[in-house]
Amino acid sequence: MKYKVKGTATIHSNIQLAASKSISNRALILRALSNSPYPIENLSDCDDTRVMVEAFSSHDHLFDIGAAGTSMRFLTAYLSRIPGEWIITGTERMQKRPINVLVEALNAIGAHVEYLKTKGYPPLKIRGKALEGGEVFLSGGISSQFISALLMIAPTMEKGLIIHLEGNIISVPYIKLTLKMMAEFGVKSEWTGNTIKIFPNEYRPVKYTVESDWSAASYWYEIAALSNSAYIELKGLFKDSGQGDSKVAELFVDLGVSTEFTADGVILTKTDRVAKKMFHNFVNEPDLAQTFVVTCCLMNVPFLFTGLQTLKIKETDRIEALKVEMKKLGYVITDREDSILEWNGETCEPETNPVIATYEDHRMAMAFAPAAIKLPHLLIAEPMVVTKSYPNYWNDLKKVGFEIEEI
Ligand SMILES: O=C(O)C1=C[C@@H](OP(=O)(O)O)[C@@H](O)[C@H](O)C1
Ligand SMILES: C=C(OP(=O)(O)O)C(=O)O
Repeated sequence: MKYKVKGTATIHSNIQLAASKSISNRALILRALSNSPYPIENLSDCDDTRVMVEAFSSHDHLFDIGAAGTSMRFLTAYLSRIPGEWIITGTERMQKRPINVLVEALNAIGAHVEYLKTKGYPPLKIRGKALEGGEVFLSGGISSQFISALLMIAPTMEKGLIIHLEGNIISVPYIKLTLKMMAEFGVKSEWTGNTIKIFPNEYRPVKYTVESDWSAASYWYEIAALSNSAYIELKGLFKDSGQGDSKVAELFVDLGVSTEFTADGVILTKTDRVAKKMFHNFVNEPDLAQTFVVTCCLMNVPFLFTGLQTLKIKETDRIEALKVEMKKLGYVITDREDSILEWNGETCEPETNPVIATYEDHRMAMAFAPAAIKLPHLLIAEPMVVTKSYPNYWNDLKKVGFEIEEI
């Protein structure tokens, strides 16, 4: 199935933005660990959170978490301390996303986690038992989700946990988000240099409301930037957000979008500021890369983006997917060192009727659809991939005046 997308260049609307899946999935783990009686307010209704909710309400011993990286990593750690035998699996792609760093760390502190198919990858068999904890060394350069997963269960361990992070640490704001939320559930931590210490402690049940999703907001910044005139109110975002992707507000200043914070969220308006070239290291905001690649090309702003080393192990190889799909629209972008994407303004003949492939990656669909503002129309293949993080995406686009036709 494909969607034919026609954009609109004048937008005046308000959107109740999707809830953050990163916060929702952390809140579900912390709610369980604190034996909280309170429901979580504004919990995301996306696939990645639904699989967590289903896992928590299931009496089964086998969990299929689909394509959800956070759910795979957080539940592996969570289940490793629940007595019983558990199997956790996911999509074919999930079975190609590495998990060895987390499994090795868990086994080093007393867990029993085994690979069922391929060493280093899901599916996993977990024999859960109380964990002793202590001290553990792990790479900080593959996925911060391994670190978040360990941190959340750390206070329940007999000795607590000292985590020594080795090498460069990627996606740091996500680790900080985890520590912030743990503190909100009553557990403090100490982070000095490359070492994070968590002492044995009990989580406190709290009433928790999930903030809207700043990564999802990025597609609205893109829409505002590509429009001729925009006034877009996004509800449920806070100025002092724990989400690293709130950086999007600052990054879009030079792409012609200004942000005003209100009591309810943010208001985006279109300005006429346009950078000559954009430079950014995305090591802290990997999920924003696709948004900026598409926006910059369509605005004719050359770019040099670094810090993209984790993009190859996300829902798809996003470096490859971006190069192939941007070429269909007539933009030649190049990559280097598995971590850099550059566009120096080089163009090629665009396809007459480009169909953007989405590679089971929600962000491919969401980052490319706004390009329809600048093109007569655009076809997006397998558009329902958006349900991974933002199920209402297409309805929200319709609300602001996009025409979406199923073909
Ligand atoms: O902890 C989280 O909620 C996330 C961490 C990031 O992953 P990595 O740490 O693997 O970069 C990010 O890409 C993902 O969408 C969500
Ligand atoms: C990388 C992502 O998700 P995850 O790793 O949680 O599957 C994402 O949402 O862009």
